Amino acid sequence: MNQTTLTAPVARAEALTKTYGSGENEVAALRGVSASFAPGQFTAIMGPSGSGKSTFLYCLAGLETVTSGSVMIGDVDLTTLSRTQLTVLRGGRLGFVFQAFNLLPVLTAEENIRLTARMSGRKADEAWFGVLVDALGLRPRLGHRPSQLSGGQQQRVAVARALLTRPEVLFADEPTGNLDSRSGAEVLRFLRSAVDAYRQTVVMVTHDPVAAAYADRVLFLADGRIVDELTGPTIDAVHARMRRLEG
Ligand SMILES: Nc1ncnc2c1ncn2[C@@H]1O[C@H](COP(=O)(O)OP(=O)(O)OP(=O)(O)O)[C@@H](O)[C@H]1O
Repeated sequence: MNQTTLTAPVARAEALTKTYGSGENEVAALRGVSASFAPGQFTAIMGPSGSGKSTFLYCLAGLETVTSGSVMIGDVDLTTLSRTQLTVLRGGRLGFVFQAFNLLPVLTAEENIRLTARMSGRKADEAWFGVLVDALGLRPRLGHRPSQLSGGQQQRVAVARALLTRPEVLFADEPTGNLDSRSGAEVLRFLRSAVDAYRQTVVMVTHDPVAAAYADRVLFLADGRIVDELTGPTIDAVHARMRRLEG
């Protein structure tokens, strides 16, 4: 048993279900998903298209309501919070990175990086800002707007923005999905180093076995359920499990 399994989870889903629509349009996206995320653990979520990966991530991150079950962030059950309480908790304790970067085009890289911290009313930790900007190679680009940045640079700005508030969990939805393999590897290496150096907890949805192999473990979803788990994943092992799932 490694050390992380002895500590309380940072996030936990318990018997999570999510149904979209009703009547004949009803889709059961999650059918009873339970999982724990230990501090400093990097988890990848994989599975065939439509298996519920994004729904799971969004429910865990409080960006999507659940149909039943609970989502604990520390000792707070997100499913019991009001919309306002949820917004406050997300701004302060959770970080997000999306496939499409989601930067504001009129703001510079620096303004984008500072945005979440500013909106949650926090005073940015300037030393930490400097560490992130340097580790992500963004210092020469701070005055540039997103349209003047490459995709990889934009995603690194989004990662810095998400981490500036020192979130308990960083949620990433296909963070390398729009990047070439070199830019993708830079983002993944940085996420890995944030886990190793700062014990950042990361939960990442990906289709890419190469990306999943950066994680400590991979949870595999199929048809709204966790059907498999791999610890210490290698690219080949992830490929093999996915082939099995995709039949
Ligand atoms: N807003 C929605 N309304 C109705 N059905 C939805 C909605 N969002 C997702 N679904 C359905 O829920 C199921 C799970 O979707 P989800 O996007 O979570 O899967 P996924 O594994 O992330 O898929 P992909 O790999 O294609 O992104 C799918 O059948 C999808 O069509």
